[in-house]
Amino acid sequence: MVELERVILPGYNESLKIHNEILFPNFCNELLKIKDLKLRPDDTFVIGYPKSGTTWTEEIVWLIQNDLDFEKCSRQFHFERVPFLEKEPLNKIDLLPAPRVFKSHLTLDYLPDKIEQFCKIIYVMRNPKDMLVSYFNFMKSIKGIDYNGTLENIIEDFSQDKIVYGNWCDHVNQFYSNSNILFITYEDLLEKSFEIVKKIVEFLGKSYTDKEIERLIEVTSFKNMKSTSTQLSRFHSDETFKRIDFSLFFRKGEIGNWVSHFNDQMSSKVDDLIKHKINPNIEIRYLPSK
Ligand SMILES: Nc1ncnc2c1ncn2[C@@H]1O[C@H](COP(=O)(O)OS(=O)(=O)O)[C@@H](OP(=O)(O)O)[C@H]1O
Repeated sequence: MVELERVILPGYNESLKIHNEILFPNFCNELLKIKDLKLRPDDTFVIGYPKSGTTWTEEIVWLIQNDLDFEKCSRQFHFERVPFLEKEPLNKIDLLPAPRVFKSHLTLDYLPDKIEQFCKIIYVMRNPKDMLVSYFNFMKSIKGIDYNGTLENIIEDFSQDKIVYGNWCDHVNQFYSNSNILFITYEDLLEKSFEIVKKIVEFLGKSYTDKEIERLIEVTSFKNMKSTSTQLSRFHSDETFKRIDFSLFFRKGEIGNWVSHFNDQMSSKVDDLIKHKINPNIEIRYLPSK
């Protein structure tokens, strides 16, 4: 196996992996082998840049792909049902029963060639200011990483692509420009839940009644997911997830929380980084619409 180079960034107590100048979490053990993953036509991939609402979207997609099995969802920990592609051993992934719903933060460069023509991919984008506040708090809360820098340091890291999974604009632009992929936003999912969940249902070729969709939205609300995941995570033995306090992972679940953490200088810095690089057709919403 090719061993990736490791780096320790200022403020972190744990090393990250690096490939082609892109940083990856320490647990990405088989990163370069994922290209050879044996795909199945009923595999579904939920992808997002870290802290963009990936877990939430995964729960919605898992339920859609599993005949709205709310009972199983309430009794089995999320990450036992939704494998985290770049973390799990690939031989274990090969044996999982269908339908598989994967979580990933990887760009298409690390995924099997033409994956979007064989399998369904849903990509979720979140405005980068809320994403950065979420990332900062998450890094501080993970046992063993215990990030001791400031949010300003994280924004500086963001400007130098020293955030795991690479440049945010490159990530978002790549998925936006691929017409086989369903591109949704955290902000729309929160404010237009019914419309967006219905869109996901149709994209996945399923059919549920309005009442069933409403129930799905209720079960996957921030409050419910926080309470279920916090309880179920206590019985989970995986070393990576044991380091996460799920009552902190589900932190705010809001649009615009960045306003309480950013000053004008921090905000302009992020705006300047993005404005020339983001696909101009992508609308980024930083505040609630009502
Ligand atoms: N159901 C639901 N509704 C609304 N918001 C939700 C929900 N579930 C998770 N979240 C929020 O999503 C943020 C975590 O994003 P990810 O799941 O992509 O994180 S990770 O990178 O996979 O660790 C993180 O955002 P912040 O609260 O701003 O930190 C979570 O709270």
